[in-house]
Amino acid sequence: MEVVKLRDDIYYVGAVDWNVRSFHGYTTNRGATYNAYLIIDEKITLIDTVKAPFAGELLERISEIIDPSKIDYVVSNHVEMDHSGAIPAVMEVAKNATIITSAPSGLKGLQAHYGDQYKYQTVKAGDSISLGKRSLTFVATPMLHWPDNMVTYCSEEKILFSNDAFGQHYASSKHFDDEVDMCIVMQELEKYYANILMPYGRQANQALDIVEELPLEMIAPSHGVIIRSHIKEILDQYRYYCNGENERKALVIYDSMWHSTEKMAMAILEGFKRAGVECILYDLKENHISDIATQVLKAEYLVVGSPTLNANMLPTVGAFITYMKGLAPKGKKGFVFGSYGWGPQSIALLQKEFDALKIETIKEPIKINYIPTKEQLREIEDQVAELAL
Ligand SMILES: Cc1cc2nc3c(=O)[nH]c(=O)nc-3n(C[C@H](O)[C@H](O)[C@H](O)COP(=O)(O)O)c2cc1C
Repeated sequence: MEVVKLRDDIYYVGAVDWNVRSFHGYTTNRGATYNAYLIIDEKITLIDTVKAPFAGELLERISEIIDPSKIDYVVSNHVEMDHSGAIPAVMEVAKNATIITSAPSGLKGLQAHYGDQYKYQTVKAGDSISLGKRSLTFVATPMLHWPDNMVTYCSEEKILFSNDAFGQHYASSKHFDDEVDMCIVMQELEKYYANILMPYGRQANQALDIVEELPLEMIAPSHGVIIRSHIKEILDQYRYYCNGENERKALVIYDSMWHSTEKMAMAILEGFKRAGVECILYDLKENHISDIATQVLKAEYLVVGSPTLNANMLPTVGAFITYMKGLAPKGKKGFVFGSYGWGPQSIALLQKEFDALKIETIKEPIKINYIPTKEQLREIEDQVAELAL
């Protein structure tokens, strides 16, 4: 097996999940990696593990470097199973290892997943442990994106083992940012932030304040490539996301049974175009909510439409709204629309959800009884084109 070195005595020992296309419901069109890192020092230390089915790959990679039974510390930066799933397999071999985790949430989480059978050592923000020539310092990053999250900094090597922060779901045979297409890395970084970290912009900003002060030569996340040549770009991009800045862009998101709501969506799109605003149209039958979420991160305008089905909105639109309620995008403006037959309940329900999402309403809802006429479509287009955008 290929041995991937970050530095002398520091190795990548993770696993590549080439074929995963749904990661707890998030579409991973480029696969994923579960990164773990091995530090050989007086204390042999494994930083994070991998998803359980990949435990064999992890142990094989470690075995290329050292006998895994010699591991002294397993640092668990985050309890979620894509990082901790192989802890039982590692501990089965490394019987004397101590698991280092955050207090109290990391410990509680690991006990809830794996019981009390292991030796745990808890650490708090700012605590350090010595490995011999090197030391590890722990930086608490609560709610990025679970309460237990922390990142681990090695000051002697200027490496930040950042766990989910700065991650990208991107399977590659290469392991460093300067060996792959950075456009892809940035796209996947954005999708990851949008779908996993969007609700936690405030906490991400606080964490960035700390991370930006650290002398850094490498950011080694738990997903995707290791950043060594684009550190400033990645940090700046994260700052941009956490500040919730919007671009002059509109998303028209809808579903439609018999195309009436779709015709309205097209007219709205034309209106935005005439107003000089970039606009993207998403039929929820054809587009995954995790892909739309990536665009929601930076779009100023959200416009959502649904016809009425049995006094409700279409389930696809309901699912999108539910997802948005969790991600809680900030500072958005927009309006709702849809076609109906005898009672426009979907539109009233959508407006209620927009209010709950604190999306600033810039226009009264647009409702059309059954099929919109050419004149009605022209009027919708004109109304949108004339909005003060
Ligand atoms: C199964 C079904 C249930 C419907 N339920 C309602 C309803 O409860 N209230 C209503 O006003 N219209 C209802 N409609 C009518 C649609 O809302 C109407 O046909 C609308 O124009 C469809 O828009 P679309 O072409 O965008 O799908 C229903 C239509 C279908 C097919």
